[in-house]
Amino acid sequence: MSQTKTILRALAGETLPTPPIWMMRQAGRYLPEYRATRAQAGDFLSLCYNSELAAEVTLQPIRRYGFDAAILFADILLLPQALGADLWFVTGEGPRLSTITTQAEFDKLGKGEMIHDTLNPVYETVRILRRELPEETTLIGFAGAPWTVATYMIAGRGTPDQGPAHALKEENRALFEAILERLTESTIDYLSAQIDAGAEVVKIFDSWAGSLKGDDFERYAKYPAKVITEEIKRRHPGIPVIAFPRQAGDGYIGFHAATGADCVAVDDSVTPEWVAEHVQPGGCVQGNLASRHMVTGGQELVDETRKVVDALKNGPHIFNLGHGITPDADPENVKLMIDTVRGA
Ligand SMILES: Cc1c2[nH]c(c1CCC(=O)O)Cc1[nH]c(c(CCC(=O)O)c1C)Cc1[nH]c(c(CCC(=O)O)c1C)Cc1[nH]c(c(C)c1CCC(=O)O)C2
Repeated sequence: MSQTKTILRALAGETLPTPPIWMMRQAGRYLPEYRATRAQAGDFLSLCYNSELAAEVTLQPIRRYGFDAAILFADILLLPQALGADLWFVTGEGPRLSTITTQAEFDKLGKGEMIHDTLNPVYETVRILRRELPEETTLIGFAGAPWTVATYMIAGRGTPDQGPAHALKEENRALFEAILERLTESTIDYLSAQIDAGAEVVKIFDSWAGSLKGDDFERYAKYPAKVITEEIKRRHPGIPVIAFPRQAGDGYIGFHAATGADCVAVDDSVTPEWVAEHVQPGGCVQGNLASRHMVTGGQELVDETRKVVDALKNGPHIFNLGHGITPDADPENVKLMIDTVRGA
């Protein structure tokens, strides 16, 4: 069946005259309506598990801007919570989790179908969104990649260099690999349930892929992405997968072919010209305007947006930022970026 939704067309390999556009963290604190709904929910996690309100914040940027895709509102750390880890968010600091650094702690984690007990409200959010989204808007589901989620589970929090996860990898490789395997299996089940509920595309966020070097990148970024992608496509033929091995640098080269991903999302530490030459020949690419332009705006935003569009116009491309939009962004700058991409 030929696709009419622009994102699905780009993911199928079509080069479009205007790239479809959405934005990482498009539902977020830079929007006053998001802050209001979050206050109504009480806190961030309550918002994630309140299907009606999570659907509402997912829809807010679609109403305001008419993005071509909506991304399910949830978080990559809901999965460790569903496996039995404690999770909470400290305002102004970020996530905290109970740590997994010993075999005994690992043995307490759950597996298999039990994750759905916790994650059912997320699937309900997806079902609401499929009813309420405009016909032309694609719904993207997501999960964290095993390595990135493991870095939080091992350290119990975000870390600048993923030091604790690297340390466990060196000190107890069997345990480290067991954590990644458990996450790989559960991620497949989690994404699969999102697709059953109505997600049309899934994205795997490997935000810390860039700290894996050499053989580690192959084994702990590329390989899990390949296992997840292959199994998702086996269970759900035709569902496109976007992989985001952030800050992979040269590791982006060949990532489509090595994993089977339909699209590789790239961050802004590589130039769009480099991406056009080295990554886009492998398939659709997504990215990669620096998010700081959503704060600074002006002519530089317009020029840099045009540069990204122009550099990637000869192949399949989904316009996005190189990473999530930040809370200090100006909503007017988002409008300016969209108008520039769409040539208004
Ligand atoms: C590493 C990571 C996390 N979460 C996520 C990642 C991978 C992508 C990336 O690198 O940005 C992914 C994520 N988190 C969120 C989404 C929703 C969809 C979207 O709009 O992109 C997605 C796809 C909502 C969120 N997740 C979070 C917020 C902010 C929470 C709030 O409203 O206070 C949102 C909108 C919180 C969160 N969640 C996480 C951290 C480190 C934080 C705190 C940092 C911060 O405060 O910005 C873990």
